[in-house]
Amino acid sequence: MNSSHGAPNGLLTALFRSGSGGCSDSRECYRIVLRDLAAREFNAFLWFFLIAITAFLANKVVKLLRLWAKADCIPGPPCPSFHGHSKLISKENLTDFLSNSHEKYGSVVKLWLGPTQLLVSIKDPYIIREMLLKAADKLPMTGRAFHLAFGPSSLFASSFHKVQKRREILRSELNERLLGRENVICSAAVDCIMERIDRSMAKGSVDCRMVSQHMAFTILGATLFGNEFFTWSKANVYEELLMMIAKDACFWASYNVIPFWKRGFWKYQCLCTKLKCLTQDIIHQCKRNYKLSHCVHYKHSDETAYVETGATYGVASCAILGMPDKFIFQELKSHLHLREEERCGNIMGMMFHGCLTTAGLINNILVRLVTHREIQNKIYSEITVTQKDSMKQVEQNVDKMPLLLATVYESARLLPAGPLLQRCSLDHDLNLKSGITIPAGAVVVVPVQLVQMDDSNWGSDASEFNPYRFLSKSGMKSHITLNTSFSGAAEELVDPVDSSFVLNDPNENAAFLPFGSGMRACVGQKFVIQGVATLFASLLEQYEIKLRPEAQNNQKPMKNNSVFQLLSGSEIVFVRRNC
Ligand code: HEM
Repeated sequence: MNSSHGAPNGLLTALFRSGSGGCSDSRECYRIVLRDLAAREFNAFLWFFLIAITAFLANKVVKLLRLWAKADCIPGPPCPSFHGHSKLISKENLTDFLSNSHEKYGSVVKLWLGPTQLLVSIKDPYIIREMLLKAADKLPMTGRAFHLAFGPSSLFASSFHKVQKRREILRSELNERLLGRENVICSAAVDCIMERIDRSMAKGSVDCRMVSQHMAFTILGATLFGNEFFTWSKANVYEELLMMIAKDACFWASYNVIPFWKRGFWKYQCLCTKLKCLTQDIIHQCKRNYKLSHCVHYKHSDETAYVETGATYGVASCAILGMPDKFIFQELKSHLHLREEERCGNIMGMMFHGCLTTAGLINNILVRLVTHREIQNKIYSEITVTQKDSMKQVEQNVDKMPLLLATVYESARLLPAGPLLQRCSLDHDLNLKSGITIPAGAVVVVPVQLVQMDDSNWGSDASEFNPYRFLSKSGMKSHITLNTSFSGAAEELVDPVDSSFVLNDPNENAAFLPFGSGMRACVGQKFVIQGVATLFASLLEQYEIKLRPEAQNNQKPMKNNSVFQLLSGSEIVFVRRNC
């Protein structure tokens, strides 16, 4: 027994002795061995760390070499310096620069924005369509801008994986439920807008940009928050805050490291926090009223009655707000338990994106209508004819107003929400049918303005306002999406009293991209088109819209966007038709 237990200790001690040069004190020996072991482990850790860093860097270098090798096959202007073209291109002249590059090098062009940053621009509509179907991720900066301002969001993030589920829920909510109602936007929202117009008109005229912003805000607010929105005392402050944040959002998101040291940043964060508090306030108000109405209906235990009242505004937005609805949204329930913070982020994101883009579209329609009075008059005839046929006076059936819808589409075409659509594929190369391979890690952009105003896509009048390009006589549909000019010919065909002309689906033309396309296309497209058309049907039924008389004298012909920008801050007047 003794020898079997004592042997190993004896052996270790012997080893220590021989290893430590004959150390007599065994405690000292242990300490030396432990120190030795610690030193070895530390060395091993350092080696491991070194190997990991080397592997990481080697991986980066291999990726970079692959990027350079693959980018070599894509045509583009030679690099002027180590920094590539980034110094030459400012935000203002990027579209011009891309336009010149496409003219010289073809429909797919590469630009180096630095030694590691490759930008690929595509101008051919069919290659664009394919790319937008295959590339699912957006640039990390897109998600960062929303995250910085509104916190986590499962709708406005760069990775497709993160937004996929929520996109589908929102899409079906907007397209199936809201579009299925009698009027896409509620009459309370239209009344609220008209009241504001009348108040401003008492002072003489209306600022076109301000009124567009207010209209967009009212439509979005009513859609997301329901009737609570009209009685909410803080709506004006909310609108102001949203616009203040919009001015700076991209600037602060452009920092790679959050600029904690800048005072301006903290001011910006303060605005964002205020907006968040207000969003929570309206959500809680909606929830409270929802619970109240839910109790009343539950007492009656009449599901049919509930479904009917559920179709009124506000309750209809429950799924958007994330409130489970027992009868209507059974299938959505599993997705509705979002964290409070994320729900807030989604709502603020929708208000932000929806208000800015919809305001831009409304502003553009107003400007086009005041500068193309003949089209405004024809739309008015279209509205009155439809109203005569309609059983219900309040209902605006915009599906029977093709010229109005075509005007909305044409205004969207001529002034897209941003100059570029962007995508990136971080992990995989994008292999396109045309034989082009866009290497992983490259930023892919579509210069929307160029594509949407290109003669080869839209005919010789591509940069002119011509809603008739989206209309044709029944049976002559193919004319519209071909590369020909329609001005004049289609215009003669269109007579508002003649119901035999039809609106073509603008998305059939691959060059129609104001709402993007493919995997990350805008979820709100159908809703916005129908909602804005419904609003204009009500407005034009009540008012004639004109430029302010003094402005009319120095009115310039509308040729391109710069003229639009000139007019967009202008004063317009709404003249009541029955006066
Ligand atoms: C005139 C109004 C609008 C315009 C011009 C517009 C335009 C766009 C564009 C260009 C994109 C990017 C598409 C792409 O990269 O392919 C987008 C994305 C999006 N839009 Fe809109 N939008 C409008 C209104 C709305 C509204 C009212 C909502 C919802 C209430 C909405 C929800 C979204 C969402 C959720 C995305 C993000 C999709 C994603 O990243 O996966 N949009 N929109």
